[in-house]
Amino acid sequence: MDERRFDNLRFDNRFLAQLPGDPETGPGIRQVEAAWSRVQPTPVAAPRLVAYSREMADILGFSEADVRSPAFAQVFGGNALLPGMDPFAANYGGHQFGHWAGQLGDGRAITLGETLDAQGQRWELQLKGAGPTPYSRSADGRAVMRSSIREFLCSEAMHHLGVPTTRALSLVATGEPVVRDMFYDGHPKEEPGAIVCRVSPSFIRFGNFELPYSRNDADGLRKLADFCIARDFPELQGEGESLYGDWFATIAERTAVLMAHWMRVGFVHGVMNTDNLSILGLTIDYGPYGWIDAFDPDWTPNTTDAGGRRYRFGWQPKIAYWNLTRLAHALSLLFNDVLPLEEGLQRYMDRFVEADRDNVAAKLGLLEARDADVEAMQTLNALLQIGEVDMTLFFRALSKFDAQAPVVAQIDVLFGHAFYDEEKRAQTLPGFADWLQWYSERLREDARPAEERRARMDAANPKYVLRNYLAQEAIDLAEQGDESRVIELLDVMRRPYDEQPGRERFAAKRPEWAKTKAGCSMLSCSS
Ligand SMILES: Nc1ncnc2c1ncn2[C@@H]1O[C@H](COP(=O)(O)OP(=O)(O)OP(=O)(O)O)[C@@H](O)[C@H]1O
Ligand SMILES: [Mg+2]
Repeated sequence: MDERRFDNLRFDNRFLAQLPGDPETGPGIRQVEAAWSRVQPTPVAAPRLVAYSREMADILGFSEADVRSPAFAQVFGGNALLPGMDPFAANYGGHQFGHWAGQLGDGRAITLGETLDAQGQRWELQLKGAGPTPYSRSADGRAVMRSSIREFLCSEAMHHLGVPTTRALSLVATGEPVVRDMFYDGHPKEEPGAIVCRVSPSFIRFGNFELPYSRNDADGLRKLADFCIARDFPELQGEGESLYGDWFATIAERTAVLMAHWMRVGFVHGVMNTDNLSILGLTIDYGPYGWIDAFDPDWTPNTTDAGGRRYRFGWQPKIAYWNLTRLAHALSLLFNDVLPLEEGLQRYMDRFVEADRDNVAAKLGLLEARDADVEAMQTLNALLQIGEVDMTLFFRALSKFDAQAPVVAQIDVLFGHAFYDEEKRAQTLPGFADWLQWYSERLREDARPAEERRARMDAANPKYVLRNYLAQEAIDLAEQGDESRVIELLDVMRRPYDEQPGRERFAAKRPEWAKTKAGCSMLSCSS
């Protein structure tokens, strides 16, 4: 290791210091009656930095030279620790696909420590794929390059889209193979391994609270709740049930806002198990996620979920609500009267309706969304679905619609490129003409300057999203030894709402070849 000290990082490991830990250390698989277990990352053969987030490095105080030094790859590949780092895996449970799954825990995520940035903001640094922990069950604790590229890119892309998310500092190749049976069809093969360093103020999930509840451990639950409120929700004041009630309502509201963001940009998480919902309302666990190309509320990228499609695009808000009911059950141990929890659930619904209305106003460029506008949005969504229209292209083009000009002549010019199927285009043309007629009258009512409306819409309807096929192209190239596309895509996704001349190909609709290709239209959980 070179002489770099990285003394930009000051550690203050509160999760370890203030919550009960597992007396046993090391990676042996076990049931743990505590909030965390101390475990060291397993060293890898040849850690090498593939990509990093400039913004996240800046926040943490790393210079470009720091990041490019061999010492950085050693630390963020799991081969070396900095003074003050004290690695652990957190314990949590969860409901998976609607069923209680018992203890899960960080089976391949290892937190290195909590650090404070120059502004005093707390950041937990966590390696994903750093080797086995007591929670690895039958798996290896590792992650493959393809899934790590996806997690790294999408974390940062979401941040730049303004969607609450965990962040990614670095993507390190381990120089070691990982064996995966990508489609669980008896064809395991070796793939290159990688480690992402994720960064978040907190990695606490709904499932952290469900586990002590499932064990009827009111004391453990209370300790965790008090800790989480004090560390992660310092703005909340008060005490007892009223504080817990405010806290749950805040979690509910943040989750509602998150769902509205996902629906706005066309993001499908793919595995909304309660162990994958963040207590801070952040997007967490970029596994088999996907982006909507042709608008389809019934689409899910997750092949493991293909049967019931529980985690389909259009169901995300109601699944989040269901997950909140699980959290409410867990927290009920802290309440004599469940009324505050019911009120919290109601706050979810109210906040979602409000945020959804804001989406309608922003996406359509209206001064405010009235009931009739919300209905018109539903009509439009139905047309987009029947007509098989690209969601991102359509809404981006809509800001160029001229309310003063005849409607029909504009349809092909503005939206022709957004259709995937000629027959469906012809079939829905009259519907679109009617809808746009309504829209042009509605815009004239608002009498908002066209430029102002356009700016508002372009700030809500991204031009660049991390379409599934774009990420897959970057993965295919990286697997052939060319990692430059990962870095280029990261750069494109830094300014998703801006026109970026020369980069139009990254805003193009899904090509025909990607419709059925693995990684583009369907993702397995194998990662
Ligand atoms: N390769 C693996 N080795 C060990 N445990 C794993 C592995 N893959 C998943 N798990 C564990 O299985 C459970 C569910 O996995 P899931 O796919 O939700 O999470 P993940 O992608 O590993 O991580 P995270 O939620 O931390 O982003 C978690 O407890 C997770 O740690
Ligand atoms: Mg997970």
